[in-house]
Amino acid sequence: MAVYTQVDDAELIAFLATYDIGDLLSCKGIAEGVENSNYYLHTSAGSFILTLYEKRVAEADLPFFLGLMEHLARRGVTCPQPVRNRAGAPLGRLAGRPAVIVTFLDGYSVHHPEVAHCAALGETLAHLHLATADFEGRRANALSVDSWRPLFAPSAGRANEVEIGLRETVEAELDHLEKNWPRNLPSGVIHADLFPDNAFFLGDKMSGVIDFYFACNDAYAYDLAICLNAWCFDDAHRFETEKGTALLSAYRRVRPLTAAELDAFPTLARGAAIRFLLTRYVDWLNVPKGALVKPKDPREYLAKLRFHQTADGFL
Ligand SMILES: Nc1ncnc2c1ncn2[C@@H]1O[C@H](COP(=O)(O)OP(=O)(O)OP(=O)(O)O)[C@@H](O)[C@H]1O
Ligand SMILES: N[C@@H](CCO)C(=O)O
Repeated sequence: MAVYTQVDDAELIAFLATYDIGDLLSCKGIAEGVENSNYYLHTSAGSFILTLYEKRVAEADLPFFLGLMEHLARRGVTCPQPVRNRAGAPLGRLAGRPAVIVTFLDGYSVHHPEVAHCAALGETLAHLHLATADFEGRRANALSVDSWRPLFAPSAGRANEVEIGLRETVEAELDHLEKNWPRNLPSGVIHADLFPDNAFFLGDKMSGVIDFYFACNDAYAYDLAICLNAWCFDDAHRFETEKGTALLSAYRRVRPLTAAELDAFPTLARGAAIRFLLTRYVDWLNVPKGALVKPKDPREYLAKLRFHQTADGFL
């Protein structure tokens, strides 16, 4: 369960009194997620999500994330909307952390996406990219190629605790990616973490997108590569071609890929694999005392990286 920060009842009631969303009926910690502390909030006015921002979210970036969610909703991409307090501000403080209440989104995430889900995702991702073209906020990707080596270096000496040979694999891959990373691809605001748990469905239809707290300006095709890795492998971490093809075809019907994006795609897929391998690796070794969280396995992304290192024309 991702609850790093416990909220005291009296403090929560006082916090809620600064909003116009009725009285507290219940507040329960949420079992999913690894990044922030999330609570289901039920008040006499309805259902909401309360998020307390933790480790990787810089408070200065919150106006970008919250503004993006409002912008996307205006452009027809369904996502949670920040609730403003009586003073008109979307951002408050609770239990010593920046805190936001957002609207509750109906739908469920699929743990084992099928081909149809991958196609629906591709279409939604392309719409999301087009919808952000006129969003004025900007945020550099703090987890792109230049950040990977400094992220790994402090704990590189412990890599054998996760898998023998991991350190050598990561360092050789970083050498490769730093030399070959594509720099001038079509770019704009990307979600950057659109895993199955951040996509909601009602039947085969995608009903909404959540968790914009890694959104940033970067190559659109990198976002697609992140999704390919997260959606198109089976439980044994084997690539599933039909799902990959469905994802890319559906995306390309809405936003065609350029020749440069197609050429760069294998490199982007390797980068997308190492980015999640590294954050999972760091989290695996550093679970905060008392936190209710189940860290995600970095070896899943090592397997996906190895696939991309050897795959030749996999789509
Ligand atoms: N607006 C919402 N409406 C309904 N449920 C939500 C909403 N926001 C979050 N949830 C629920 O809370 C869970 C955790 O939220 P979220 O993915 O934002 O947390 P996180 O710690 O940032 O996760 P991640 O590990 O994906 O980064 C989601 O999987 C979902 O079940
Ligand atoms: N989606 C990420 C965790 C949240 O950022 C992962 O699976 O590693």
